[in-house]
Amino acid sequence: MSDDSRISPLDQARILSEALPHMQRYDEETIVIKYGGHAMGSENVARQFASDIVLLEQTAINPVVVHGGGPQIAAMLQRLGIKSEFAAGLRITDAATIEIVEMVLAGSINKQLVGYINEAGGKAVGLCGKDGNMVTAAKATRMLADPDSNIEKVVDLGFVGEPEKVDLTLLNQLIGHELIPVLAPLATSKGGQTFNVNADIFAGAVAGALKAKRLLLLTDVPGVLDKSKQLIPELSISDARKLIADGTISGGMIPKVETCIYALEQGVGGVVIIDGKTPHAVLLELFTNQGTGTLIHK
Ligand SMILES: Nc1ncnc2c1ncn2[C@@H]1O[C@H](COP(=O)(O)OP(=O)(O)O)[C@@H](O)[C@H]1O
Ligand SMILES: CC(=O)N[C@@H](CCC(=O)OP(=O)(O)O)C(=O)O
Repeated sequence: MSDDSRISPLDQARILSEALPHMQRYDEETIVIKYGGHAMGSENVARQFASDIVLLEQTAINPVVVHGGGPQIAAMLQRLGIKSEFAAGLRITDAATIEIVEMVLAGSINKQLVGYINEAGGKAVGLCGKDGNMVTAAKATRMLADPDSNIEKVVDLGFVGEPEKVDLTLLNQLIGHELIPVLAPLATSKGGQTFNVNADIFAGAVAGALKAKRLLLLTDVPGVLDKSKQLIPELSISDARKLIADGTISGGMIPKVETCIYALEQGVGGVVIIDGKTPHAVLLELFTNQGTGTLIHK
């Protein structure tokens, strides 16, 4: 039984009609949607997400999907007996790990999502940042306090990249032509080395370069939570920085919030962190007045 069978035809018509001003606001606009590895846990949710993306395309919005895959990479590394550690929310990536990261992200996850979107009636094109030299990255480093001495030290993250340049030539061939780009967060260095890029950071770089109207980050929590685990519906850039500094925002939420700040500074119209496990999270966010997650603003 579909969800719609429980509402009357008149209510269905009313719901569609109420979505009209939202559809008009986003007409011909580019919206970047980052779909996190945790959010894509169940096949049902992933298929519903895919069908929502096709609906966006049908309403003359230009969706660009960036996917993650952290938990799926972790599962494969564990099967192969390769240990993995994180620093500041980023996976320390050695030579053996980058091979697995590329296989999981650009191979299985990317093609699965492309398949779901195409089965829902879309025309998805699966790529990664290496295709068409789309995303060039430099080696990423982070300063972290040594737990014993509390002195900040540079952590070598291995083959982890920080996007430096986004070349839009390839994306511009797809956007506005009924094709839906689905991007895996891998990049190349100037010297041709493959880099693992955190998917939030990758999505922010792409959204910034495209001057997207909106950036939606779909994760597995309702949004940014405060110290008592309550949702923070709105957060200014300066308050967000304070929450990172005092440890309220930690782990994988750090690159997410930093990405929101970066995207706003690059001119992206609006950025939000929402729960990707909520049914139709994308449609709720874009086509209703009911914002569900954390909106980050200037
Ligand atoms: N203040 C916070 N609010 C919400 N989540 C937080 C916060 N601090 C840390 N987190 C963690 O960040 C996680 C989301 O990041 P991540 O695991 O990388 O998700 P994704 O796979 O969607 O990118 C949450 O599941 C939560 O464990
Ligand atoms: C450098 C780095 O941390 N890269 C990430 C890329 C995948 C990702 O970001 O996936 P989620 O969005 O599901 O977390 C990783 O290796 O897990």
